[in-house]
Amino acid sequence: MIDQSKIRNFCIIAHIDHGKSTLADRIIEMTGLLTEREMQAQVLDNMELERERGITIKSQAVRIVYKAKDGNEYIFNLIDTPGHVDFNYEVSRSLAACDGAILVVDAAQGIEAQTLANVYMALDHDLDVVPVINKIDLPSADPERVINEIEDVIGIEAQDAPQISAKTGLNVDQVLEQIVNKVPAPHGDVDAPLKALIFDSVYDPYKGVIVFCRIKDGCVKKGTKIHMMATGFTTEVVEVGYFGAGQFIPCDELTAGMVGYITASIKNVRDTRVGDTVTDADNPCTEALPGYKKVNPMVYCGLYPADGAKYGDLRDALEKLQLNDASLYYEPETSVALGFGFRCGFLGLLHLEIIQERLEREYNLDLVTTAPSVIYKVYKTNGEIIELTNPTNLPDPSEIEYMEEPMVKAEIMVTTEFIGAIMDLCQERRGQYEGMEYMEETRALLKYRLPLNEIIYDFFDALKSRSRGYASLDYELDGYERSELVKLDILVNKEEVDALSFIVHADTAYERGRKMCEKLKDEIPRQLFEIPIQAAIGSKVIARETVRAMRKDVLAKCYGGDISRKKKLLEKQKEGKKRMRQVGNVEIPQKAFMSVLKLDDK
Ligand SMILES: Nc1nc2c(ncn2[C@@H]2O[C@H](COP(=O)(O)OP(=O)(O)OP(=O)(O)O)[C@@H](O)[C@H]2O)c(=O)[nH]1
Repeated sequence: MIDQSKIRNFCIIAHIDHGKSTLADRIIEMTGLLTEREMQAQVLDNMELERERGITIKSQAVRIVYKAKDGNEYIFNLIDTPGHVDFNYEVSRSLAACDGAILVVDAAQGIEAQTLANVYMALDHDLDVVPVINKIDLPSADPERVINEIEDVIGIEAQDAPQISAKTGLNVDQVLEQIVNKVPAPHGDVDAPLKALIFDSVYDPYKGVIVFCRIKDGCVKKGTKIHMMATGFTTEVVEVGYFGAGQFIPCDELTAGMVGYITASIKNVRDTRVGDTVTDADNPCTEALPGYKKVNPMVYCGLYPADGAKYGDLRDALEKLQLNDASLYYEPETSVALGFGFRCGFLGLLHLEIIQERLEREYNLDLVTTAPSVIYKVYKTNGEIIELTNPTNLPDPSEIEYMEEPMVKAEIMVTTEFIGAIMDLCQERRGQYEGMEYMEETRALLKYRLPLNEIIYDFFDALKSRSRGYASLDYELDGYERSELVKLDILVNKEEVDALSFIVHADTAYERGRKMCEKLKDEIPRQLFEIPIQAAIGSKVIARETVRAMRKDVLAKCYGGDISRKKKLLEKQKEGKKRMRQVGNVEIPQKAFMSVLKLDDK
């Protein structure tokens, strides 16, 4: 059995791009787990997509052995955490698997919104937070300022924080020593019934679901009959082990204090929800670990194959992705404009984009996506309450008593010169001002309560562009609120395009409708006849644009002569047509369905 006093379970928390993954790599490299040559650019971010986007999506873990200056060998379990608010729940579970957290702060940027959010989450889980100042190699680095900021704003001691460059490796050895000395050792009860926290899981085609867990008490080994306390799933363990670099290394048993994995021929990640407690079915613990929460999708949209014949492929691909991602939801739906597809639910817009990209890249699918929508609550006059995920299913206004929309509490960190611009933005997005705190002289933390549907479209982009990249955002759901909402329909050549309908606040409907029409006018190519584009609420048209008629068709260029040229042109036109959607007698390019989502033009 491994001596718990020689184990350190920790994670690294940071705002996006402050260098979390780089530091993780450096730690792995310095403890000799991998030679530099063996090391892929970034070990912990091992999904191709993650690497390209440079963000951490799925929590991963790695076990390394460190020979400390005190002469002892320590086992480090480094648990990686996702860096984006969409995955906050996963962050929270990863933190719960640790005893300490390394807080990485960029010496040039200082504290950002997610630095704070992550620190508060870590403190909520009673983790000891060890600050580290990164990127001191940058000419603009100002470690002294950042140290003071950490002490003033977060209130933790930071004078002896290692000042490092994760990139060059400078002073990273100090971080390793501080992990030994400042992160507490686990103190589980080995003789108590098994109690383990699931902090992640992946699907493997050979082994089935691989469950990542932190053993709090007791012991688990091959043959143990395990029981998942929240999902009620019971099964027998096939293998236990720990995490090498990018590989799973089997071992005899996992005991209190350890971090490792369990396999048990489980077919679906849904049976192994993150946050659930694993116990021994024959000798169960009395109480589950606290904090389990079922994560529900917050944003829905329709996904359609660009080529209708690929519907089956899309279904298979979604099924496969879902094996690995319990928070992805989908069900079949049909649209008049787009044909057969799926209504899919996501944790947020980034999650949506990631799934969309994986479908396109890993499964070679061409997709049309409809406008993302949040879940509205519709209170009908007959007392029924509907949770609306697709705007086209909105009941007739005469049947609606009132509607409610989801709200979020948002914290925006911004340098003082942009406070005005960001306040304007929040105002336009129907935000309710809830206060402002100055961090130091140059920066402030703005607090707003905002409707979720105002931030899922292009709020991040707008925030970045209006602050020249200096604002950062963190938010969490904050219940539902009654709101004056209407369904905005788009009519192309008098035909309603169901995939373009969306729910919007009555006060912004006119503005949105006008911008949508303008955007569509640019996207829809001229055809032989004039095409009116209208935005309407019910039968009332609130905006209109017109695509003028085109004079000649492509064949006119051929002077009626060469038949093979004519064929070629028709072929070309056909290729183009595949990317078009026929609505009535008008063809709408597929990209029009997406481009209308980005309407902020400042
Ligand atoms: N100059 C300099 N650049 C660094 C240092 N550490 C990291 N970087 C760079 O900063 C960028 C972000 O680093 P990452 O390690 O990917 O950041 P992260 O915090 O893991 O980002 P997420 O995975 O999105 O949370 C990369 O381009 C790194 O090369 C450093 O010490 N000095």
